[in-house]
Amino acid sequence: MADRKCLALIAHDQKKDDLAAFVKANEAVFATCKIVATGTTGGRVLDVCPGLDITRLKSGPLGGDQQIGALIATGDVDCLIFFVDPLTPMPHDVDVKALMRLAIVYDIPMALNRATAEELIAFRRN
Ligand SMILES: O=C(CO)COP(=O)(O)O
Repeated sequence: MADRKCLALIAHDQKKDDLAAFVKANEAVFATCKIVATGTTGGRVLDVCPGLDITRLKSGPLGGDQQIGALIATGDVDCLIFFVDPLTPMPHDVDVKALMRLAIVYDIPMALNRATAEELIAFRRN
């Protein structure tokens, strides 16, 4: 994945509407990027922004978080936006934790809620 920035988008189920609305509101910024997303999240974002360049990976509980972690490790993801649901237990919590750990290890920007994502996007818009 060459020159355009590659963003990874993920949202837990209770946050998917919020992420889709956030991407829609900032569609012009996202249109300048390549995007990878976990399966269901990517589908939901494409429903509202069908023109975006989104590669959908596996669903999170089936390995999608790990796929994005691997892309971070190979230097192919520049930024992670992950709308996390802190109130619901997840069967794949270890995968989520491993993904966040790799984002820290490789020191890429990581927004885990909308407020931080707004700041990241504002930075890219300017
Ligand atoms: O579970 C997820 C992240 O941990 C998200 O996966 P989906 O986008 O496939 O729902």
